[in-house]
Amino acid sequence: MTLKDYLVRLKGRFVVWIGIYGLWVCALTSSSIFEGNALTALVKFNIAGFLSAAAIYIGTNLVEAALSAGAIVYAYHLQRHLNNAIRSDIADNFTRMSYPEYHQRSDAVYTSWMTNDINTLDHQGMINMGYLLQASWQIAASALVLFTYNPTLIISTALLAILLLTVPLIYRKRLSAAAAKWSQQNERLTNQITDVLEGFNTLFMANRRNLLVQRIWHASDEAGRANYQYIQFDMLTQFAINVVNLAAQVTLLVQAGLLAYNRLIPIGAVLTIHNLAGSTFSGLTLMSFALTTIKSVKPILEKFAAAVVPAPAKKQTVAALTNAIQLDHVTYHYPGNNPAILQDFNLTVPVNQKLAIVGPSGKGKSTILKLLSAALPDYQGRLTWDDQDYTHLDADTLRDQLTYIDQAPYIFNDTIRFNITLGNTVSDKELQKVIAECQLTDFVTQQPNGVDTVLDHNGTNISGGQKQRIALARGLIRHSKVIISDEGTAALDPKNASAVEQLLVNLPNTTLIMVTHNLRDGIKACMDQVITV
Ligand SMILES: Nc1ncnc2c1ncn2[C@@H]1O[C@H](COP(=O)(O)OP(=O)(O)OP(=O)(O)O)[C@@H](O)[C@H]1O
Repeated sequence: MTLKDYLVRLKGRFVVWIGIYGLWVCALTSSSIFEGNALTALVKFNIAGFLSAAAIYIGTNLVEAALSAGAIVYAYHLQRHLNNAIRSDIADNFTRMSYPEYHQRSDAVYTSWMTNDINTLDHQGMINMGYLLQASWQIAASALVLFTYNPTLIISTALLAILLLTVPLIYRKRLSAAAAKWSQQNERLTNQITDVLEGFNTLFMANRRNLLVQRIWHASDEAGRANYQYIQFDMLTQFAINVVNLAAQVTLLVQAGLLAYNRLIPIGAVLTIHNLAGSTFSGLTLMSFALTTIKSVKPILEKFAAAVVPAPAKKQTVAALTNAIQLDHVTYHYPGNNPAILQDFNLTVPVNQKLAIVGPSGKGKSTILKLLSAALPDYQGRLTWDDQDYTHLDADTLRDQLTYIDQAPYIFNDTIRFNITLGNTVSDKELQKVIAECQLTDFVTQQPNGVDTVLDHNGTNISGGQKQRIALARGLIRHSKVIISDEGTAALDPKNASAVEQLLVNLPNTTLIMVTHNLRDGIKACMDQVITV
């Protein structure tokens, strides 16, 4: 999508904005005409004509001031809708991305897109779009009035306008490249600040907090340099345009003076022409500058467009498991030049069986679980759900049939209720039952607002075990008949871990695939299969 596409999408509001600018410029031009008329009347000692022209001049000025403010207020209204449209398009694209596609970039990069880049689009795109509209109306209105005074004025205006619009072309490419670099450096800045701040606890414990200052200073300096380079080109362009603008205004003033001296136009018209030449060339300056700057934000929208992934093709819906899930001669390596994590790997998980996967760190246990959950699409071999090939199945409906309990659960900055239900409608009775099953009742009761207490970003105000119990509740509340647990009890004390694992292995009519580093004897006895990778 280009900026133009977005404005077409918001065409109703855009047309209103254009209209406000049109009325504003009409008021502005009228005030110039009546200012000139007042002077002409005064030169002729026509006091009644002078007073009435002066009164209209004051009235049009007031209307002009009101419309000028209205155009700016309306620009922010339009900007709000434009930002919503761009941000929701980016977010909508996330919903179509596969797991590896999303993780090609860091969260901080996406944050930078939706904050820094949108701010740049607002400042360089929307504000300049306003200038462009204002300039277009100003040029049209002034040209019309100049033509009525004397057609020769239009010829010199047109020649000077061409010169004014040509000058910034010299810098346009360099300005675009500088804007792209600035956007990249903003991504890096957000990435590096997020990275070092998220490592605060590690740096605190290791007494290395000075790294916070060093890293943030370097990232800030690099982004600042890119911004500085952009502004240099920007100001160079503005300076060149302003010089041509000044020369053009002086030329037209001299021409109007000569026309008045030869009695071809009234004396007051010199003042009006001077004003209109000012608006025309200021309009052209704005237009020239705005066109260059708007072009410079093109790389940002191109970057968003390049990240767009097409909607996946419609595939077969997945029903509840009745037979088995199988990995048949599966080989997998992560994208890039990474070595194979799984080589010719086979696994059968019959329905309602309990399976434990054990093995040393880094051997691929979590990778197996992600493959089973249809999160990693590019594998060799065959993965089946009741003999149906995963490649023919709709991954979203497959994930509806299973529950994935994460090794490092994420806690949203929202209520306990939201963190368990993830926005699905669940009755209070059912919620309390799951809370009790996951031994969270005491924790919830102690909170000031019970289940409606808001937790901090990523659960920084709760313990690792509490986070894990919330993640378990989040899984159990889905009542799915296939549970995949990736060390889902690792952060709990042995007593609580055993109780939760007992709960999982005793779930009726449920298939359980559990990765663990600590397979307790009591739990091992309940397992149908234990495989070591
Ligand atoms: N996104 C990724 N890109 C590249 N390599 C990855 C990625 N995720 C995991 N790996 C690598 O794949 C290997 C297997 O990782 P996996 O998380 O499956 O191991 P694991 O057996 O579950 O380990 P642990 O017991 O420590 O959780 C590791 O060597 C890891 O470095």
